Amino acid sequence: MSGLQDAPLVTDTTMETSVPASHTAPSASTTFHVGTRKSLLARVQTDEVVKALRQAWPTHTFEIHSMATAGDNNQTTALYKFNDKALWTQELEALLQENKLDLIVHSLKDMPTQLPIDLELGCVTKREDPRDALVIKPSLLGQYKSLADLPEGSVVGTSSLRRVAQLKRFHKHLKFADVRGNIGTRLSKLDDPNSEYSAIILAVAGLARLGMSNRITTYLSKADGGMLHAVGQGALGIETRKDDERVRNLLTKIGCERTMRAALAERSLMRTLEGGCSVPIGVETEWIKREGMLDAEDAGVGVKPAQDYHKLSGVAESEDTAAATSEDGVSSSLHSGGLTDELVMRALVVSLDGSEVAETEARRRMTSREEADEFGWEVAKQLVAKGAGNILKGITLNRDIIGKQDDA
Ligand SMILES: NCc1[nH]cc(CCC(=O)O)c1CC(=O)O
Repeated sequence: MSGLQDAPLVTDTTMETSVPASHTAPSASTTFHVGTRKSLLARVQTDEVVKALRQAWPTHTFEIHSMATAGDNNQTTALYKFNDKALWTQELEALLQENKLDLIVHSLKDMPTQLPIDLELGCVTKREDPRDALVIKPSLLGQYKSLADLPEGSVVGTSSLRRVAQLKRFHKHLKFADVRGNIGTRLSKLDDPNSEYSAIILAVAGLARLGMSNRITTYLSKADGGMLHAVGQGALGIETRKDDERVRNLLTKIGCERTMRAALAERSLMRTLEGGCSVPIGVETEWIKREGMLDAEDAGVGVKPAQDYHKLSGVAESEDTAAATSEDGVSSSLHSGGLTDELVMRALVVSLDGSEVAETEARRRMTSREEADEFGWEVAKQLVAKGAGNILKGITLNRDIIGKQDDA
């Protein structure tokens, strides 16, 4: 075991306490109570958000409260027995509803697409690289550098239906096995010379936030045989009470509107398709700027050839991300010309054996959050028109037999 989970957190002056039984109502003080899960990644993510909040609001106090959720406490129990993503969020949400917390920091990917009626996705910070990565066992690294390199029958660890289904399409020589636990646990299982795994798949964002990008052997993307990431992957979602104006105001200084709109579109796609069940949906969103198409909203953008599509923020930490969002990640506005930017979404639904796929690509000018929501719904309709409905029906019928769900 690497003991990663027990590693001391190097943070600033975070006050680490257990969740208090009661305290003064947040509306009467300048102390805000921030909730998080207890895993190392969750805490690192929360530190990132709280650091931004402290920078933006130096006179306020932010206290972090971490708790182990039902999901954390049941690492060994098969997930399908719960079959409910709310496992990682509902205890924290209860504290938010009781005013014991004022905001919760989540991996957006782990946030259910349907939230309790009195809560909302208050803000999304600037997205990390949303791709998945291949991590090869250290003892095999000298011989193999990619999935295609791995010999027939090699075992790849991932518990995600989305990942397995997509990888089966193009890598029929591989076997897939469950690997559970937090990122540190999964890596130590891979590294154990006696384990069956030749490689595991992890999200780039989690590894990056833990300072472990050096473990990445290759990045999996559309070019690597069609691997699309999970809805919300790489982004942090901040959950708040709908009626809490003070927190809404706080968050205006740390949110990223581009990430928010992309995330809303992705979540709307998933909400439309999943009907309460977790299914293998892969997605990729990208902001595209069509330069030279000047109109009233485009003031400030230089005239360039109309066919020159200019990537503003992409899958990878692309060339021009800095131009899309201010360096400090504090700006929540779309930059000049941003109002006419288009959001491109590629999405697919795959059958569990990788034999059937419905995929689509769509683009739309995105001038509001409502449009983002609508766009996700439209893309879902396109997928259904291409057969996603039948694939999903098959998966739902098989659910009890499959006995696992897409947790990533
Ligand atoms: N389901 C687990 C999970 N939830 C969030 C992340 C980190 C990546 C992210 O922030 O989207 C991970 C680990 C992984 O998928 O490798």
